[in-house]
Formats: sequence, C-alpha cells, structure tokens
Amino acid sequence: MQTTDVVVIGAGFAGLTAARELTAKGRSVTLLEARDRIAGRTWVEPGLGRNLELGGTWVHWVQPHVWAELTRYGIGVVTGPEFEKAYWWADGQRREGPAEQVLELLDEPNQRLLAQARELIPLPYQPLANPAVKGVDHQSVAESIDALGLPEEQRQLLRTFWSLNFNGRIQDAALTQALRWCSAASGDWKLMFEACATYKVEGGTVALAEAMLADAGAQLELNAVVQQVRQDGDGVVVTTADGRSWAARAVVATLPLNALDTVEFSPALSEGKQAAAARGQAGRGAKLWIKVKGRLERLVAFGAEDWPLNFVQSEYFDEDSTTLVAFGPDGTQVDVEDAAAAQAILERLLPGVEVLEVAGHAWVQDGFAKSTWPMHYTGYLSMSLGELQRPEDRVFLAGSDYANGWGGFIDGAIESGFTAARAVEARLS
Ligand SMILES: Cc1cc2nc3c(=O)[nH]c(=O)nc-3n(C[C@H](O)[C@H](O)[C@H](O)COP(=O)(O)OP(=O)(O)OC[C@H]3O[C@@H](n4cnc5c(N)ncnc54)[C@H](O)[C@@H]3O)c2cc1C
Repeated sequence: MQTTDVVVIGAGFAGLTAARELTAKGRSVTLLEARDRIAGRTWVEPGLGRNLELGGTWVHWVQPHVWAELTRYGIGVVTGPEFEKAYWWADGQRREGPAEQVLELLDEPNQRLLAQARELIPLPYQPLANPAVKGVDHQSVAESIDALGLPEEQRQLLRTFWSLNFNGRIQDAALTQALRWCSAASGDWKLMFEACATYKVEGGTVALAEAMLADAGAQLELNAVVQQVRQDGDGVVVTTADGRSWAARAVVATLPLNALDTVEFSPALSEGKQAAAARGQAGRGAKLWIKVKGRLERLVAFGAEDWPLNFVQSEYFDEDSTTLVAFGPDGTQVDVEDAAAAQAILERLLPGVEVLEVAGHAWVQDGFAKSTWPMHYTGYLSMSLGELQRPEDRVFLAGSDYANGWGGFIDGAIESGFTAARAVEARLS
C-alpha cells in the first residue's frame, strides 16, 4: 500500500484545483483519475476537421474563479459568432426573424420568471443567505413558466430556452437553479445567456486543465478507477478496481453526483447524501457537433422542447461547410454517431440543410459522468446542497455539483475545489 497525505479522486477542474492548492500547502497529493485523460467533463478531441470541445466549453468574466485561472496562466478567450438570424418552432410551425427578435420574445417572460433572483438570492455564493428561497425551492421551472400566462409562442420558446439551460427536462428542474444563475449574473438574464455560450478558452479547456496540473505537483495516476473509500478514526484507505491501495489522511472525492454511488464508502455516506445521489441531477442531455454542407448564416435555432435536439447555433464557418453545435434534453435519445438522425431533426428548422458528419460524447451513458452539466432538481438547494458540502470526517466532496455560485459550470468546479482544499487543510493541521 502506498501512502500520501491526501488522495484526490478525479482530475476534472475540481480535483485539479484541490490538488494544486493542497500541494501548495506542502501536502503530498495523489490524484486518482479513472479515465486515460484529465479534465473530466471537459474534453477537447479532434473531430470534423478541428479540435472540438465535447463537454464544458464557454467561460465568462462574470465567473470569477475560472476567470482568475485564465489570468493566472495567461490564457485568453476566443469570441463566438454574433448571431444575425434566428429560427424557432411554435405551434407546429417554423418561425424566423433577426436574432434580436427571438431575444425580444424571450426578454419580458424571462424578466418575469427571474424577477425575484436578486431578492431571493442576494449573495450568489451564499445561496441560502435569504431563508425565503427555501419557500420556492419546490417550484419547477416548467410550472413557473406556465404560471406566467404567456401567449403560446412565447411559452413554448421559453420552455425550450430553459430546457436548453438545464440540458434536461424541466418538469422537475428547480426554479431556484435558474434564479441562482441569474443572480450570479447580477440579475441580468441576457448577461447570464452570454456567459453560457459566447467565450471559449483559447487552446481549448484542456489548455487550462494542463496548466493547472503542471502547477500541482501531485502524483497523477490515470486509469485508476476508485472502487472503495474506507475510513476509520486514523485515516482513509482508497482502493482502485485493479487492486491498488493508498493510505491517506484525507480524501477529496470529486465524483459527479450522478456517479457518486459507483464508489463504496465505508462507513456509508449519510442518508442525506445517499438520497441526493439516488435522485441525481437533471442535466442528462446531449451536446452534438454537426458539420453541414455550405456556408450558413450566423444563426441560432430553437426547436420544440421535446425534440432530441432542441437548440442549435452555428459556431465555425469554413469555405464550403459550417459546423453547428446542438443540444437536447435527453442523452439517451441522441446517437452521437448518427448523422442521419441529426439530419432528420435539423431539417425541420433549417429546410434543405445537408448534414455531412456529427461528433460528440455520450456523457449520460459514460459511467464516470452519468450527466452533463449538473443542474438541480426541485428541493436540491434547500435539502441536499448543504448536506453534500458537509464533510464525512476525513472525506470531502467537491465538484461543480456541490458548488455555491456557478454550480453547473467549470467555475463552480474550481470554486468547490478551493473550498475543499481549505477544509482539508484545516482538518489536517
Ligand atoms: C456537454 C457539456 C457541456 C458543458 N458546457 C459547459 C460550458 O459551456 N461552460 C461551463 O462552464 N461548464 C460546462 N459544462 C459543465 C462543466 O464541464 C462541469 O461542470 C465541470 O467540468 C465539472 O468539473 P468537476 O471537476 O466538478 O467534475 P468532472 O469534470 O466530472 O470531474 C470528475 C472526475 O472524476 C473522475 N471519476 C469519476 N468516477 C471516478 C472513479 N470511480 N475513480 C476515479 N475517478 C473517477 C471522472 O473521470 C472525472 O475526471 C458542460 C458539461 C458538459 C458535459
């Protein structure tokens, strides 16, 4: 058995942050990563003739943790296209107009939906600072939208918009999660939307992950699938599927909530943590890159809420092709290798479009993720978040799933990695 001060499980952004911060404090850290690569739910892979971000992609300066990391390593951002054209689907028909028109249709309903964001969540990094937020935590995004009494076109568009943001179905999606995002963007939903899909990391998210790893001085073990975390009063033993073990004084486990039950904890995690893991997160959708023939306009398109792909935007323009990025609410309904299926969905919004190739990763079927970006179900904020953040003696959970501010984003993963590292250091010293 090998020994180390701290085992960090998972080399995504939370794990990389925790590992770096703890080694900076002089702790020896072993970073156990199940995959053959670092960066977790971000993944830059060659495809469709360029490097594609298969997972987390966009960052923004309103996300303070990720922005500070970009500054620290001198990494810039690449600005996405400014959209000129919009298509949307309402009442079984395709509509089209200038991009501003779709924003206008979304503006007033979003302002009403999110009107209480700053009041209920005045401090995004202390999401429960106003206890009144608990009073609305049972409300779903779907019912909250329907309660606005909107004309049908706007109701359908708003439901698709929020299905996009949750990368999942919105029937049980928490309104409070929408309020948190909006509050973190200072109550401005357009800024919130800009933060979600405008600025990409120069050189790809992997450039940032690699810079953080290089700074960490941790012992990285790839292909190390943790199976068991066993603690007693003196320490913790972490065992991988291939039978290797590490004895440590503390463990930071950055497993996505939807994959938390793939590791056996002994003693078992609290009932509250287990219940949260059993329910999981709502972000169970799909992201698909689609290369189409010809040079299309700079477009965004919203489909019907329940289409396998219900949002698409053009992202890269080449001489005789355009690469689009699309999202859908249910990852089990999208085959990331099936160009014909993408064609069938897309041509409803963009008649005449010719799909050449597609690329993506089946995150929901990937046992080390089982989710895309972690979006909360109703009740998560008031009942689960605090409990998941509470350490189990020497075992600390960290990750975007457990963040306070931009939960669901790379920023949240980094925030949570910092918090866990601080708590571990306090526990050990
Ligand atoms: C399709 C998609 C699009 C997204 N878009 C954006 C975006 O545009 N902007 C943004 O900010 N965020 C986005 N996100 C979310 C963002 O990528 C994540 O919130 C963030 O990367 C999560 O980091 P993490 O460290 O918390 O978790 P992860 O990155 O999931 O890291 C956890 C690590 O633990 C490892 N692991 C799991 N099980 C085990 C085990 N048993 N043993 C050892 N290791 C294990 C995993 O392999 C993984 O490397 C997106 C995510 C996806 C999937």
